[in-house]
Amino acid sequence: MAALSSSPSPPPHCSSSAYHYSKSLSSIGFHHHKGLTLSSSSSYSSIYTKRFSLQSKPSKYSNVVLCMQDGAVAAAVSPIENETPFKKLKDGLLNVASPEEQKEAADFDINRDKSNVSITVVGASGDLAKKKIFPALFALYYEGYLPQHFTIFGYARSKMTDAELRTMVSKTLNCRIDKRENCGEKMEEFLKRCFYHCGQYDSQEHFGELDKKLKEHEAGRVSNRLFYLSIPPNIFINAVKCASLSASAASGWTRVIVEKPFGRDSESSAALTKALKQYLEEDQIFRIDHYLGKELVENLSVLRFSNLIFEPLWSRQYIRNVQFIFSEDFGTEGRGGYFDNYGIIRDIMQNHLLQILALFAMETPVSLDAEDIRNEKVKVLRSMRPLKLDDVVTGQYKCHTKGVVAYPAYTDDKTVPKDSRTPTFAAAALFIDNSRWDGVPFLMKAGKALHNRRAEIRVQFRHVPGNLYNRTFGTDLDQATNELVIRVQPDEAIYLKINNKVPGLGMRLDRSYLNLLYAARYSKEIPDAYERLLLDAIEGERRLFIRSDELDAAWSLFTPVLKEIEEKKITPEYYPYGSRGPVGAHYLAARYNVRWGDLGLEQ
Ligand SMILES: NC(=O)C1=CN([C@@H]2O[C@H](COP(=O)(O)OP(=O)(O)OC[C@H]3O[C@@H](n4cnc5c(N)ncnc54)[C@H](OP(=O)(O)O)[C@@H]3O)[C@@H](O)[C@H]2O)C=CC1
Ligand SMILES: O=C1O[C@H](COP(=O)(O)O)[C@@H](O)[C@H](O)[C@H]1O
Repeated sequence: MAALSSSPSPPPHCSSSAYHYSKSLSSIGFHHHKGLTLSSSSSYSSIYTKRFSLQSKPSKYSNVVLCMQDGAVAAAVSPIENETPFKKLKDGLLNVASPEEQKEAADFDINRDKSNVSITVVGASGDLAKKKIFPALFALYYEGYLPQHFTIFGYARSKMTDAELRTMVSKTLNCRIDKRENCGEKMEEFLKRCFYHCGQYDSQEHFGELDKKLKEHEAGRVSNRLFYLSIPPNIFINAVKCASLSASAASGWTRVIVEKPFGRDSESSAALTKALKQYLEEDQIFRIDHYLGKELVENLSVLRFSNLIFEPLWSRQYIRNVQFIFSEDFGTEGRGGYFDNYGIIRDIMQNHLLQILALFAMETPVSLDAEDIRNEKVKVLRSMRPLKLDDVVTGQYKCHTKGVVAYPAYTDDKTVPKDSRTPTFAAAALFIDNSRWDGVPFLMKAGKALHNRRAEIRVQFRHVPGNLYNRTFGTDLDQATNELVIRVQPDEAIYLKINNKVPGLGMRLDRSYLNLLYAARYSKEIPDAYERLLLDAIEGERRLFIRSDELDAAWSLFTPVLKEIEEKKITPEYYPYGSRGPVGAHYLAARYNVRWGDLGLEQ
């Protein structure tokens, strides 16, 4: 019996395609599975991986591998260590797949060589495409996650040849520090699969030309098409119209990833959804919020629902407040034109921070299925009180000189009006009116041009009632409560502040950290959020994308206060570039008896 592993050459029982898949599976811990052995006498034509597929089975089996033999499923295994979801099938092999899943896997096996995925990056000449989308696609290719037949097209108005697109893309590619093997070769192979088509976003004719080119590459195979709208929002609808009418897949699926912002308020968001739905079904629309693809945000549910010690504490009974903090140590540099129309509340709070809050506060979903998770998130959002103006503080950065360096004010940006009141900083206190969270302040703080770059969740626990050690804490009991910190970036970490006795003969208490620092615990580099989300969109996994009712609920919370801020022309509090932001944020927190957790000097 030979164990399926990530050994350097294909094990005898695997065809090269099977090996290709098993190799990529090693990255999710598959090779650690002690229970899996495949008979060396069997030959497996392919290995089919489906994430979160076995809904009829215990939902913990998040990754399932179906080993195909002679067009039928020969084995199904979960890569979760120490779990054995196998049933005996034949050849000493084990199986848990339902008949439908076996059929799906068999179809997959039959169609593997007959289908093609074409990914069109609309707005390929832009900042996001260069910075994130092409590098993420390359990383997926490098790791073996893209299907055998795939083509990438850049689409934009800028005049470019295929060679010029490749040169542009090549400048942005890099291999992970731990994966430098054959990097140059892989880049070459990847770039050969990248092409460019120059066209207008509102021209059906130009999208029709793209369609012809895509068909040539698809070469008669089933065509699945993914369009990534990496363009300013005012041209989303035209681009969707033209792509859907002139370049939809003839035989396979067509999906569209839509970048934020999804509107400016409830009305414009509803209008955008309505317009998109003229051309697409809801299940073709993938509204991306890249914070949902971040490793520590993904881990939030794992932390809550797979550790007995957290979930019982996850309520108003033990939690005093929760803080969601986003800060960047640079301004809107280069994006002032976009930003001025939106501001920090729309740019960060209404989407990234609110999405994290919903995952943090939701009830246990029925399963890990996308709809079950999104149902729970919507319930939380709908239980929240619309934000009041009194519970919001806004700020805008002003110029600041530090030594010989002069940092600009927000309004120094040429694309920003000199009298702009757009907030580049905001702090807010939100409340969830349900039985779990009644009365617990959920504080948000987001800002640009602050003293550091950081995104984190801070959970401050209540005091220990009748604490025996009151006197040995010193004077500041506030500082002595437990705090759980989930640092989303940079230096991903989860740490818990606890009280500890200082070693020695006396009795003195001290704050210490139980610290899970990812870089120390895991040698693998963490994938970029866009990699996870692009892969999910290709696989049709919707869990990390925003459903239209979630979006409506999110806008309902923020729209009234955004309107009031604009109508009343509220002047933001000015803060120096590189500072900790306006002091108003502290007054707001103090009103709810909260102290921001990111004030102290800690790791
Ligand atoms: N950049 C970022 O970090 C992030 C961006 N986003 C969102 O992603 C999308 C793309 O962002 P980004 O790449 O920064 O955008 P860009 O401003 O770089 O625009 C992308 C491309 O769209 C075309 N374009 C720009 N302005 C117009 C216009 N007025 N009319 C028609 N075409 C235009 C240009 O291509 P050409 O002229 O060649 O046609 C440009 O290269 C946006 O929706 C943005 O909000 C979301 C999160 C982060
Ligand atoms: O969506 C956005 O996110 C970025 C921050 O993303 P990160 O992954 O680098 O943390 C932010 O700079 C931008 O303003 C906003 O539109």
